[in-house]
Amino acid sequence: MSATPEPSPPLVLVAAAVIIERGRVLLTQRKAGAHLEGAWEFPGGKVEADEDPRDALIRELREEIGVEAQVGDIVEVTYHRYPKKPVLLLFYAAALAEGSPAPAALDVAAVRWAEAADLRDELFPPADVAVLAKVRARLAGA
Ligand SMILES: Nc1nc2c([nH]c(=O)n2[C@@H]2O[C@H](COP(=O)(O)OP(=O)(O)OP(=O)(O)O)[C@@H](O)[C@H]2O)c(=O)[nH]1
Repeated sequence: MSATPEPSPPLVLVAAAVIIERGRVLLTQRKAGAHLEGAWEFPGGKVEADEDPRDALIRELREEIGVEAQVGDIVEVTYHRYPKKPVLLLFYAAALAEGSPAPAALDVAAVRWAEAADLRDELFPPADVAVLAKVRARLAGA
């Protein structure tokens, strides 16, 4: 009897923000128990079905760190195959809106403003290598 092949897991669409202020970039840390727990990453999350990725990002930033944000242009698009799921990551430049509350760790382990020297690839998910190079360049030019 021939084995039925495992169905491939569906592609997960993720929107994440590159928020730079005064030469530093905003990072969040993944919670214990989550995929890639403890990794630092760019704040954001999964785009729901029928959701505009920019709206998803605004929603995730509210839910995770309590900020109001304006979402701008794409910085990087990355396809990555994690062992259990393929992801398509849309990294957008974003800014905190005037009057936005300061970032707070509402639904993440921690939140911080980081300098270029803090952006070591090994602290981030493997899918973030390309965007990290672009963010370092932006911080160097900031
Ligand atoms: N927000 C964000 N997610 C990233 C980055 N890099 C990266 O590989 N991811 C991956 O994109 C997915 C984001 O989805 P999420 O944070 O909503 O998902 P999760 O897997 O913790 O959620 P789940 O527990 O609901 O399945 C995760 O698999 C995460 O590892 C990044 O820089 N920012």
